[in-house]
Amino acid sequence: MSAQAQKQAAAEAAIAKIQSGSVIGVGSGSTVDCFVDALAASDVEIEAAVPASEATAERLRHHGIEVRDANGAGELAVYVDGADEITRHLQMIKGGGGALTREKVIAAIARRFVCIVDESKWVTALGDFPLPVEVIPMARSYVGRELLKLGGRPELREHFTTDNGNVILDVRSLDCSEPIALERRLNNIAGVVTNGLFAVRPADELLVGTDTGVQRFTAA
Ligand SMILES: O=C[C@H](O)[C@H](O)[C@H](O)COP(=O)(O)O
Repeated sequence: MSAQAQKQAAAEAAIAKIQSGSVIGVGSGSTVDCFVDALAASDVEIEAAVPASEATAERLRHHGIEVRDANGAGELAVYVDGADEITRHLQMIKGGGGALTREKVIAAIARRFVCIVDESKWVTALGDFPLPVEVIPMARSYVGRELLKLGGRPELREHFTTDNGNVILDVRSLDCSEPIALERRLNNIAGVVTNGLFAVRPADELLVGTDTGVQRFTAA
């Protein structure tokens, strides 16, 4: 089964987690695109969705689904999003598409975070995927130097600006073995808006599309 078919299977399984009439959070990326399409094709009719990126907002509107701003949306029933890496502790690296900050905000205001991935994202330890760090543009050099001191190898994501008008440093070689501590440490560097570790607030449930079906995991 292709990675795309696995994403599709995980996305379709997530529909069962959504109640008609609810307001939900929706992340970003190719797996979430499958989810939005599957939601639109399903019998589930949500009241509205709070999207994590302009691209997701556009896709929701295309399907006639109401898009709401996070401000004023209150607590969300569920947040559905993909990941670049996820472990058995349901801790993740996210932000391959650059939407990490809005994703982290929407995850924070949701009662439940359901992560949907293909099998390639299911890892034993975080850190092979370069960690995205969103930085305000004038702090780029300073943050880069601080990341070097932590043993990271930061690289500016070329020709890319986030939906918030910031830049991304993709950082290789960071020791991610204590992801909660590292997430907090990185957030304390002046000029960092968010980093792509989702460990302080992991997912509550994981749906992995595999060749033998969708496997479900919940927080231990
Ligand atoms: O910024 C992007 C998000 O964190 C995505 O959820 C992540 O990159 C996974 O994307 P995809 O489903 O396309 O692999």
